[in-house]
Amino acid sequence: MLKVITLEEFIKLIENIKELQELQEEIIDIDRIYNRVLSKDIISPCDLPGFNRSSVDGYAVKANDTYLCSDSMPSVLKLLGEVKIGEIPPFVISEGEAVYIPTGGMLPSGADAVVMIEDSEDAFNEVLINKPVAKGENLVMSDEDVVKNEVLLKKGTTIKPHHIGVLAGIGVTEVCVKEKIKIGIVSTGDELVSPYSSCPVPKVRDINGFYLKSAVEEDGCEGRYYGIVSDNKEKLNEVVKVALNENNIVLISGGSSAGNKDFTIDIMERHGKVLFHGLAIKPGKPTLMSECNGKYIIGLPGHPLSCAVVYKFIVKKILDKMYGRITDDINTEGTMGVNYHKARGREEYLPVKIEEGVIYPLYAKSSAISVLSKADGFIKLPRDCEGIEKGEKIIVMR
Ligand SMILES: Nc1nc2c(c(=O)[nH]1)N[C@H]1C(S)=C(S)[C@@H](COP(=O)(O)OP(=O)(O)OC[C@H]3O[C@@H](n4cnc5c(N)ncnc54)[C@H](O)[C@@H]3O)O[C@H]1N2
Ligand code: MOO
Repeated sequence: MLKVITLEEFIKLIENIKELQELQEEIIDIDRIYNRVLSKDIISPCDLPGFNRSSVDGYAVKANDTYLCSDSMPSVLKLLGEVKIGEIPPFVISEGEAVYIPTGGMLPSGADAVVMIEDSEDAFNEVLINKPVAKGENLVMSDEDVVKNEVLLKKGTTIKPHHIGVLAGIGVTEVCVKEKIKIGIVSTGDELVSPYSSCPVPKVRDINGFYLKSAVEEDGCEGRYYGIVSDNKEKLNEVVKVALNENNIVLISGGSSAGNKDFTIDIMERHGKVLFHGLAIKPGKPTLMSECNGKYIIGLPGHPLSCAVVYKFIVKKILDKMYGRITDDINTEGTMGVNYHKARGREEYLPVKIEEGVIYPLYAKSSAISVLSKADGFIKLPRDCEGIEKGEKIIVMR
């Protein structure tokens, strides 16, 4: 019999994970930083863009010189020359003067606005301005994008392309990130064969090993696949021993429940302390976890949908905790399209499809996998809830 713990108890348990294992820090170049987790805040060493610049092609002027001008009564300004992009303009604009400026060009001193080229007429050594501009119009100010010493990115941020763009913009090319969590992945079962080999009935191709390796990589970890291990306690023990030695975490899928060939619990007992065996979630009840000198073994159910749900809603929480990651869940709210009944006792994660804001459950057994490609996300039904009615609003977790 499994001694099942609730999700709340699980969350309390992983609160201590930081003390159990401290990840090292690495300095990484920004061209290799995608998906890594920052271990220090990024403070901007400079303003951005760092100089006042024009946001249009036109004429840099003193705004006061364009006051009340119009098509019928243009302001006539003396043209001093042209600002070259990427160069400091050698002009100082005085009353009654203007210079041509391209988009992105540096505003010459004395000027405080730019007139768009469409609102002017070029007239040999002079320019006619047909429309007034206000001070600051058509300009990007020196610290408008980033202010020097601003905390731009917080420790715990997972680096995405927009963060890399910001770092490039402020010239920070090396940053401190958390060492990648290394995760060993083991698939167990006499019935399993590689997706690369033939699969005579009633063998089964290894789905979980491939799912888990890509899932951990998507979450910024290094996934190492240790292959398929038959239902042999000693062989499994050997592979887990090696994987534990080489990684921070070992994920074993299959053999998690209590059948006569379910050895994960025995292996865990050999290698450390079992933290729990059984979680009050559906699917995923036989999930188990142990700790061994600051490393973890997590046993996931063999059923592919259960394995994926446990990864997404349980293992990921552990990884986020270890990384100290700032999480920003992408959730959508929708309205239930049908009544859905559930038994009390386990928190349920139900794959759903969303059609124009209406949510429809995808009825799939834990043994399924294709449902994940059809689902838009999951809804979570609390432990004591007995279902959800058509028309009720609920959050879909992506
Ligand atoms: N008497 C009971 N039987 C079962 C219970 C129970 O409470 N009492 N729980 C069921 C639940 S719920 C789940 S989930 C599964 C968990 O089983 P295991 O983790 O022990 O997994 P296996 O028995 O090894 O495999 C289950 C199923 O999944 C297939 N499988 C396994 N690994 C993979 C893989 N890498 N890729 C694709 N498919 C895989 C395997 O062939 C089995 O069909 O136990 C229930 N039983
Ligand atoms: O717990 Mo099993 O994972 O419900 O199918």
